[in-house]
Amino acid sequence: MNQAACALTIAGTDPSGGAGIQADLKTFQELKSYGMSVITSVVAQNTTGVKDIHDMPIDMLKKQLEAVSSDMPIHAFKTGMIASIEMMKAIKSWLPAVAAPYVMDPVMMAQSGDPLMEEESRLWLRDNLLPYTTLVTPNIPEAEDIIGESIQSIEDMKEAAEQIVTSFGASAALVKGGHRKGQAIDVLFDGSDIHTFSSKRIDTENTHGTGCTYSAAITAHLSHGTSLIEAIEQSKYFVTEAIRHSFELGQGSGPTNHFATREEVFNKWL
Ligand SMILES: Nc1ncnc2c1ncn2[C@@H]1O[C@H](COP(=O)(O)OP(=O)(O)O)[C@@H](O)[C@H]1O
Ligand SMILES: Cc1ncc(COP(=O)(O)OP(=O)(O)O)c(N)n1
Repeated sequence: MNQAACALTIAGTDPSGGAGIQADLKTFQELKSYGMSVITSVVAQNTTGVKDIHDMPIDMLKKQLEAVSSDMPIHAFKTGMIASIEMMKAIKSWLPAVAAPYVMDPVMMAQSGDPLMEEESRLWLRDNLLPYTTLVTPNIPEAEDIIGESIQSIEDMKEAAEQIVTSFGASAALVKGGHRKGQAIDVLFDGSDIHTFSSKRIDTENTHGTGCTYSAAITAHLSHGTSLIEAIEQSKYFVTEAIRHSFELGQGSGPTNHFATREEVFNKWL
């Protein structure tokens, strides 16, 4: 019997290895899920920013989706960068082929400020794909974009999470507080209750790929059958440790460091 927990990411690439598909697959591997990937866009980027974007032809996106779902078990999946409405439509038509938790990281721009999604696609994503999600994980600018209101306080984050569920149809919303000052506090509304997940802010510029890593970790935990709250709790720990052990690599904002987390765990075992 096949015992593997299988997780799929549908996202863009990062040749410098810190974000996108590359970060997702590393995270799946670390968290002992069998990782699979469908590429939406090939992105020429590194720690300093995005240089160019080449979108997959829609037919090729559809063929990748079909190739993976017609052959492989999918126990949880996530979407990251989806650049255009046409791509979103292809993913929406494919959704009935999978019965698994869906985590959406509604990636709009890279940390450098470079856009990763066409302006007009944002509303389409919100109105047409968001209602199918088990969990959506916006950072503060993304949550502001979804609800059309400014978010300043933790109270605002709670209201935003609630609104994303009640007005826009996500099953649960996790508003991430990485862009605020002070404690790194994330707020979840799971359809009934508000939960907060908090850690000390780590004083580093090396946070390239934190959102990708966090949503991939949640997806990996869900692929193992872990409950949503437990999956987020474990993933918050994972991403915090990955930021704590982040690399001084590249000339911009360095990437998170996944494998140090595992070494730390190994050291505890020895
Ligand atoms: N400097 C930091 N120290 C500790 N946690 C952080 C830091 N920056 C971001 N985080 C956490 O990393 C995760 C990703 O959040 P965020 O940076 O808001 O997302 P994104 O990468 O999508 O912009 C969240 O759990 C957030 O609280
Ligand atoms: C291909 C691709 N997808 C997503 C992102 C954004 O990733 P994120 O984890 O939010 O990290 P930063 O860009 O904020 O460093 C990306 N850069 N590329």
